[in-house]
Amino acid sequence: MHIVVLSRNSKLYSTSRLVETIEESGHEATVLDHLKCDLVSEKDNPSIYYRGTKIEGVDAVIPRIGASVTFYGSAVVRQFEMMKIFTAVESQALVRSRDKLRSLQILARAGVGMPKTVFTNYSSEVKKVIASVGGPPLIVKLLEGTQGVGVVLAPTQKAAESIIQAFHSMKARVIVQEFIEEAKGEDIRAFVVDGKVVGAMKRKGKDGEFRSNVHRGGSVELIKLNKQQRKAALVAARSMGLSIAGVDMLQSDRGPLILEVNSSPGLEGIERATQKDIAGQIIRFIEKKVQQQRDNKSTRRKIKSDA
Ligand SMILES: Nc1ncnc2c1ncn2[C@@H]1O[C@H](COP(=O)(O)OP(=O)(O)OP(=O)(O)O)[C@@H](O)[C@H]1O
Ligand SMILES: [Mg+2]
Ligand SMILES: [Mg+2]
Repeated sequence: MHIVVLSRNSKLYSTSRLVETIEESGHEATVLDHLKCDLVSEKDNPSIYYRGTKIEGVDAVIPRIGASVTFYGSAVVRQFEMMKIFTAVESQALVRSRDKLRSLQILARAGVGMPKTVFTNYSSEVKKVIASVGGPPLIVKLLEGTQGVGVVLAPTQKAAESIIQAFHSMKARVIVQEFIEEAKGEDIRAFVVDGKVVGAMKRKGKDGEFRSNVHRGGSVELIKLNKQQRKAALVAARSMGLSIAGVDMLQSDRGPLILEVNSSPGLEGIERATQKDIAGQIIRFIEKKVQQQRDNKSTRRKIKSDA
């Protein structure tokens, strides 16, 4: 098989681990920078050119699309779909996962637990919004934030009002969320591949920090999920349409609460914490799907020739 990893940088841990694993599994690997792809649309013949050369003979694609280039990255993934090439993350699911509000709406419908969250544009009713998530302390989150930047804890009523008003006056879109104090600055990342949790870790913020993001100085440790946590992770990934996902949750007194579902989850933290070959699980999943696609095709061809 020839597997393309869409990534802006082949030196990144996740990208190089995937390439190494693809090659160890006896396949061919190519890293393509999605921003250097030209997408050609014409009747019955969608194609992609990479720095002027037509891309051919690809069996599967693993998208590793950064949050800042979702628009272009998802267009490249969609073009591969148009060319009937299997992609480990569907373009639709990728776009869906990048919108925190849309994700929460989908997860709520799927019956997944989450911190109570309000989205508002209407700044004159700030007091009511604050009351509706149970009053302070509460969390205000930029819809487009990542790596913990734009996640603010408002400890008091006054702080909450002025933070929400400040964001609104900047025309920034925010959600207001119940603060899960009992999580104590820890969150859980469950790594899902093909309907199974293949690894899980606990991330802990550094002292005095409520955000557990590794980019904010947090640390990681291996954990075993309980039944409820495992179920929440699987339902969350499935309802978002993701076969590969990093599901983030907080453990609360009323069970696990999903924060977000990541469609390009990093491999470094989870492989370090679990000492497991997660990249290998991803490649096994792709092998299975590409084989299924081939079997379906040959069955269709046989039915046609028999008819
Ligand atoms: N409602 C909440 N209650 C308590 N802690 C929270 C809450 N929301 C977020 N946090 C903490 O802040 C961290 C960052 O929040 P979140 O994951 O929503 O933001 P992000 O910027 O999208 O981060 P990421 O880089 O993971 O995408 C979480 O990992 C968690 O530790
Ligand atoms: Mg995020
Ligand atoms: Mg997060």
